[in-house]
Amino acid sequence: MICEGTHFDGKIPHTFVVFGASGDLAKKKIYPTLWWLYRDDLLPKPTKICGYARSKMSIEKLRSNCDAYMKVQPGEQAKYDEFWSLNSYVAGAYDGRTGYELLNQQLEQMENHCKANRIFYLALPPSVYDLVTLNIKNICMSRNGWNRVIVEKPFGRDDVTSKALSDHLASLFDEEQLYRIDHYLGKEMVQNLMTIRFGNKILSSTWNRENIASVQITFKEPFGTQGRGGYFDEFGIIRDVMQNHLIQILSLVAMEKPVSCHPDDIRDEKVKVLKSIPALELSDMVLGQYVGNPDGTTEDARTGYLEDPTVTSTSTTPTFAMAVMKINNERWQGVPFILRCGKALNERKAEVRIQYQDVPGDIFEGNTKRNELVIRVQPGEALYFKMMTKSPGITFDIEETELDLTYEHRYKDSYLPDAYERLILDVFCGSQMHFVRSDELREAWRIFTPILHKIEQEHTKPLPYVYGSRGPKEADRKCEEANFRYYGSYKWHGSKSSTSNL
Ligand SMILES: NC(=O)C1=CN([C@@H]2O[C@H](COP(=O)(O)OP(=O)(O)OC[C@H]3O[C@@H](n4cnc5c(N)ncnc54)[C@H](OP(=O)(O)O)[C@@H]3O)[C@@H](O)[C@H]2O)C=CC1
Ligand SMILES: O=C1O[C@H](COP(=O)(O)O)[C@@H](O)[C@H](O)[C@H]1O
Repeated sequence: MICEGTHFDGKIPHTFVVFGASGDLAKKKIYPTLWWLYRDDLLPKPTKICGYARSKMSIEKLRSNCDAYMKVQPGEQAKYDEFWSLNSYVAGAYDGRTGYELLNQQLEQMENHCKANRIFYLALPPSVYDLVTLNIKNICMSRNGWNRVIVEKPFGRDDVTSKALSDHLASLFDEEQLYRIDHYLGKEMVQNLMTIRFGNKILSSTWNRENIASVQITFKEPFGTQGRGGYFDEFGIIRDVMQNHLIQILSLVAMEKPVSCHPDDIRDEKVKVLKSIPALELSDMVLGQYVGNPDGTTEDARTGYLEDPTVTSTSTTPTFAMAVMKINNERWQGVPFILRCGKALNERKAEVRIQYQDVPGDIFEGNTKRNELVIRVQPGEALYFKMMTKSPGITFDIEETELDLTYEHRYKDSYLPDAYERLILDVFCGSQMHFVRSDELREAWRIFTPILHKIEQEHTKPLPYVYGSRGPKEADRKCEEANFRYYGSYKWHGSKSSTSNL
């Protein structure tokens, strides 16, 4: 959805409230995003920002916390000062009414006691969501403008806790006021999935079980918990990445064509495809946990997950997971969807691989390799299609090559905004297209809750893999069983920069 100035409500002031303003997410993502939007004149005018957290802090202190992440360029200093002049901060508790009453007074004062629209961003631990949202509703809502609430994951730990959160939010707000962020939905290539699929006849007509052998959706990170695994240990990689980011990508890859680009038409189709996926079983999965690499060049690389002092030494929390999902509908019956994600692996990468079936009746002495469409989300956005060609020259040999759309070459001068920039702007515009609806969430938890409970109750031991490797070998075997072929023969001759890992 293109965000046009006309989407904003005339000259009505907007107030953006950051709950958890003293925290990590606020300083690393939310304030920088607001600054970049302000710098690029994308925020409606006037917009003011108010932070709220327990710590007593001046604006100068808040600013100095954020400075390192704001990427202020030479020549932008005056505008940067102007940005901070729009900010204020209120210190208060998350329980009790007093802090919220002070906050509301501050907001009214910032809005000159006039009509204003308010956005509330919960950059907070989930343990205080209930209290904070209740107090927003009772004390801090704009009485004559609109109100929108942005919620960060985790949206619960399983189906029951997620439903409790959804029910609580639904008792306070309309679904149209709720913006559940999955920041992967703000990434360029994830947003491009619908265009790739539904804007290209050649792809839309082959996007089915008659042509596609398997689909692989991968997320890899090259670092471990870096001594801060305490939070991760409570959740594990399935909740951290697979149940949200990867399942969102899967639903965009697999859903039927929506009736229109209206957010609810799209989200209806996402829900429908999720409903066709049976709950996962242990036999569908490979779980892993990294161990230190004695030859690692950094402390993090030499430290295994269980050696992280913030992690229980007997933890069975997976840091790697692979799941083979089935979609039982007419388009996809029998096509495995392989989801893989892990920490402390060999590279940073997020991508989708659509692997086509073998060419039937091969006349090239078994040298034909499968076509593969790769949609690289990061690093270095790209879309490439691996195909066979005759080797050039006096020969009739065949070889693998690619049709290559590398963004840094084709769209040299384009600015690709950060995921949060797009998503926060969407909230101002009132577009929920790239936000998670409560029924999507319910279906995602239905698929993952039984397996998560089983793993936790039975303390299923994950397979060890070495920090910096590609993960447990069993995962490759499972991919092969799930009809994904790796030949190891493909050579990429493009520039190094587009494939760099970091
Ligand atoms: N536009 C561009 O910038 C383009 C860049 N390239 C680059 O060229 C390189 C090669 O291309 P790619 O498509 O990856 O082709 P390959 O067919 O060589 O590799 C596919 C993927 O298979 C996985 N793999 C590696 N070893 C094994 C194994 N032993 N068993 C099973 N799977 C294995 C790897 O991913 P994993 O470890 O995740 O399993 C690898 O990325 C990449 O770096 C790619 O980014 C290629 C084309 C265009
Ligand atoms: O949500 C999460 O995502 C990040 C990875 O995000 P990216 O945009 O850098 O790919 C991951 O590190 C984190 O564990 C997870 O909670």
